[in-house]
Amino acid sequence: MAEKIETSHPISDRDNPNHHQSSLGLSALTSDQLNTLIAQAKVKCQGGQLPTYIPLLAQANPGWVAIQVQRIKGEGVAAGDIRCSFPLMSVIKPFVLLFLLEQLGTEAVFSQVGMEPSDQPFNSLAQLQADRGKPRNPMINSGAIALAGRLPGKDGASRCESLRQWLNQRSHSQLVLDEAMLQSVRSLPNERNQAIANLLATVGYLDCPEIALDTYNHVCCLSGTVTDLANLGMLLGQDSSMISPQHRRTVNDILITCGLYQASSRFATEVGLPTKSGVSGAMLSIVPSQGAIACYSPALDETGNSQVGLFIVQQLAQDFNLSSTPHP
Ligand SMILES: NC(=O)CC[C@H](N)C(=O)O
Repeated sequence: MAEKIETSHPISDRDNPNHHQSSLGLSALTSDQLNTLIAQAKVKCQGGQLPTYIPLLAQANPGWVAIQVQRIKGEGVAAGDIRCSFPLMSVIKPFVLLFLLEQLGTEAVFSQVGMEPSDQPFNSLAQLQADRGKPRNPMINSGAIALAGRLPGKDGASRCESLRQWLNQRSHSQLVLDEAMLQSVRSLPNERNQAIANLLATVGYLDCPEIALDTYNHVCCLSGTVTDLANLGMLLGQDSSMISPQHRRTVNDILITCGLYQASSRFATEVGLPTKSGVSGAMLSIVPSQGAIACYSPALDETGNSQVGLFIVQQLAQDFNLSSTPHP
């Protein structure tokens, strides 16, 4: 099945089209270089799988690859199937966290979820049971479902709409709710998420598990293109008067240790960029003080991360020396 994450070192300068850019950071990147990377990724990343528990996700073309890089200095650069629209799925989780940090403050949010990594799968009930019902972090399903219970609004649709408007206004994205995807999510019972919501309610972290779960399902179906995703990423990648720098830092710090589920610590060591993935094949990496890298490629590795997305971000970090960027 999927390959493990490996840092590939260029054999020689001639084999590495980006070698001469290495100290320049994201500002040196061109769309030709992105096209070269996509071609390399298509050769290198074989055997990824589409998820089947959401039937519409299984209908994606596993060969699609889209990248958009947004930069503080300079225009955006893009390559590949950039017209594809896709649901964010778990990539919405850092933005639920950011929204609630801004609305409720740090203390209220972290009285309900932890900030420790988990070495269990993203939808693990066992992890939640072992932690006596307190979610480890906001980037796994238990944490995101608990936080979905705190979004303002009377039901899933109105809560999702509040988040959507808040994000679109601040990031100039055009996220929309993909109703067909939501129907698809609902078409098969997700017993794991249901059990997680029930346990959260039993221990008192949720008042109404049905509304929290419905909210979670809605926000996972907020959809857009890689351009929308990269714009969203800029909320975490650059200073702005609209977002508290402390909250931005908190989200980035949690992404480093928790954003890629069990693969987080390895990726943090090898790449070092705050990154979040989703089962749709969406992936967002933040390059603090430089910009954001959004990828979409639906074939997943065994952890549920986009195979091509991991490869591309890893290569960009290496070729453009991104991981050595100091945290702001
Ligand atoms: N990893 C993900 O993207 C998970 C999101 C999806 N809605 C689920 O709960 O399974």
